[in-house]
Amino acid sequence: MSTHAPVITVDGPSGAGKGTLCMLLAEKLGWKLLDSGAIYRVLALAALHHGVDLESEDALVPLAAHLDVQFVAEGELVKVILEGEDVSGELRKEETGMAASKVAALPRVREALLRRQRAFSEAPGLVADGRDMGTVVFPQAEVKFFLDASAEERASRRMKQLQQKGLDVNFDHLLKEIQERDYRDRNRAVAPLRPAADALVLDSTEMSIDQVIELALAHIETKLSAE
Ligand SMILES: Nc1ncnc2c1ncn2[C@@H]1O[C@H](COP(=O)(O)OP(=O)(O)O)[C@@H](O)[C@H]1O
Ligand SMILES: Nc1ccn([C@@H]2O[C@H](COP(=O)(O)OP(=O)(O)O)[C@@H](O)[C@H]2O)c(=O)n1
Repeated sequence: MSTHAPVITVDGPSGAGKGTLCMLLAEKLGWKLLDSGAIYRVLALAALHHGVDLESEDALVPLAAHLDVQFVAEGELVKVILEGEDVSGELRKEETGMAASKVAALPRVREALLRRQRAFSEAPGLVADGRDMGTVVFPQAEVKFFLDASAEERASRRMKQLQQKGLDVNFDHLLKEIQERDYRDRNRAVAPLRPAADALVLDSTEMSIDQVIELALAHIETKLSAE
């Protein structure tokens, strides 16, 4: 019997709705979920906690290879434990995303995290959320999406999301940070953010979450039934 498990990849820039779509798809299909961005965020936090320079590839590679992290499901939420400490709150801060995009630009750091990400692929299937899921980590994936939206719309979504968590945020500052992160992610030498050749590109700027899910489910059905 084949042990091959199908994979759905969702790549795209910050605030496009990847996490929302992936969580709903994983729930609906009963598949595993990989939030690869969380791994880069945890690595950035580990570097900050240990006083490691975010640009020092030599120091970051061993940290990435031995990253002591656990993702613990608690109802609908996932608690992230780094070296025994709950870092779930710190993880989603915009400054952590910014630090993550710095460590993520380093080729040997990405290499050191590849196996850890691929290990998430198991039966009955995996939904993988990130920047290079369809291009590098799971190039053989059965279904690939590239979810996009205008930078203004993404910043506005992120602002509402952070405000709901009681955080005080400034729209212009957030937009600038998102644009800076996008630029770094799209222009790095290794695994830059771009749609895989066989990805369905969805621009959700004018779409509701329900519309995105409906389109995604229809595409998944077409692709998986053609297998
Ligand atoms: N199509 C959409 N329309 C409006 N809001 C959305 C849409 N998709 C996602 N959101 C909201 O935008 C915020 C960011 O979405 P998220 O899934 O975290 O994005 P990403 O994982 O791509 O960074 C969340 O609060 C989410 O509820
Ligand atoms: N597969 C991935 C996932 C994230 N990342 C990096 O990690 C950062 C944080 O990713 P994230 O998915 O948690 O960020 P959001 O889209 O949630 O804002 C990104 O800006 C990328 O620089 C990456 O390089 N490759």
